[in-house]
Amino acid sequence: MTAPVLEISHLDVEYRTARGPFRAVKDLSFSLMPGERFGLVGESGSGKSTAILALMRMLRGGTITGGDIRLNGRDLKALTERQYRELRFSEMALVPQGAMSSLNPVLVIGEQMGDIYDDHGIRHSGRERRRVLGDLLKRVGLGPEVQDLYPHQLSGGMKQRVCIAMSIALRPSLILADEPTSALDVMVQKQVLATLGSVQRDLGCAILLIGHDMALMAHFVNRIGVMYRGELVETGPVREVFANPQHSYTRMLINSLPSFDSVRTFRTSLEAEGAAS
Ligand SMILES: Nc1ncnc2c1ncn2[C@@H]1O[C@H](COP(=O)(O)OP(=O)(O)OP(=O)(O)O)[C@@H](O)[C@H]1O
Repeated sequence: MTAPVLEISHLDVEYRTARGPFRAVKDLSFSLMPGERFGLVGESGSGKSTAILALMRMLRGGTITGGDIRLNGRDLKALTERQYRELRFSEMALVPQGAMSSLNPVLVIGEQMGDIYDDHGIRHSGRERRRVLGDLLKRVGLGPEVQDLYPHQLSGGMKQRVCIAMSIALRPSLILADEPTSALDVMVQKQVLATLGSVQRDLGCAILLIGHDMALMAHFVNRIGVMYRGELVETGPVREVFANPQHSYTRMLINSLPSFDSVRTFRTSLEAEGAAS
């Protein structure tokens, strides 16, 4: 039997606040199989980003207070900082929320992408590095000249594509994507998600996508989990969750889809992609 890429069991995360500890993630459990697309959806503040940052060990002011995280069978809580640095990008990579703030404004894109290889001890000659980076950029629909540009010279969609290219540089088995398209307009959102989907298919990696847009999520994932106030209140194949939502918050999310168009587009995309089959 195939083993899961990611197994989260009973994860609890707390932030220290002036009013005492605040439990942002409560008893979260789910797993992802190789190549699977899982979406965590929920309103702002429901704990989605906290869960992803806990996985990446990038929490600011927060601590994992309980539970287990296993990546490819390995207990992540037991890893040293150094082991974690090695694992980021090579086994698990994050496409962050808002590429604007994650790219360094004073470095050209090629240098930032190249840092990933340098940090993992992978050496290339100058010419080889340009070719490797050019290939990566091509996979996300960008030209090799983007290597020589600064982030401010790129559109929002291009920056997000650069972040996707960086996430696949070392061919991880899991990509975590934190609302990767939230700052983009609708057409660009769809194109960027399509790019994320195609690189994920090429790599055969699993993907954990988080967001608050139920319709957009339904286009992309096989399974969906609904978070509400730090808890996973419902999970299942997309089609089942939409057809027969169990939790009142899930029903509210579905009912608040902006228009008939969203529902129709969602259905059409399911038919076309067999997403929930
Ligand atoms: N550094 C922090 N210190 C204290 N509380 C925090 C901190 N970061 C997040 N929180 C709180 O934890 C809860 C979960 O936040 P989180 O950002 O994980 O939610 P989210 O579902 O990802 O929301 P969004 O979609 O807005 O990113 C919120 O109540 C938030 O105010």
